[in-house]
Amino acid sequence: MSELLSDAARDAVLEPLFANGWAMVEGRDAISKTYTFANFVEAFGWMAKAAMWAEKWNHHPEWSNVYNRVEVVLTTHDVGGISALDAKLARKMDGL
Ligand SMILES: C[C@H](O)[C@H](O)[C@H]1CNC2=NC(N)=NC(=O)C2=N1
Repeated sequence: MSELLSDAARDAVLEPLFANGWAMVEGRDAISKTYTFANFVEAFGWMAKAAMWAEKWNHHPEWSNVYNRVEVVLTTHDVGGISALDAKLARKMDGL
């Protein structure tokens, strides 16, 4: 079971993500990022890879795809906010 990040842990974990294109979602305890790819196949291929990690970690993104763009929102529904799992999945997505 995940838990909300403490204030200190939160700053440490979120700062590098903010430096890498992630931002807070207005009005929610969630982070978001929009990825842009060369075309739909690249975008969907990336989603397929990310989906395997999401399933492996039982932690799933809110996301949508339009052609070559994927908009991702990460939050932990079970705890109503950002947990370490969101940061872990965000880092994985950035690395794929
Ligand atoms: C029952 C199941 O394990 C839970 O609903 C998992 C599934 N995937 C999840 N994904 C996300 N983003 N947050 C959760 O709290 C969550 N919980």
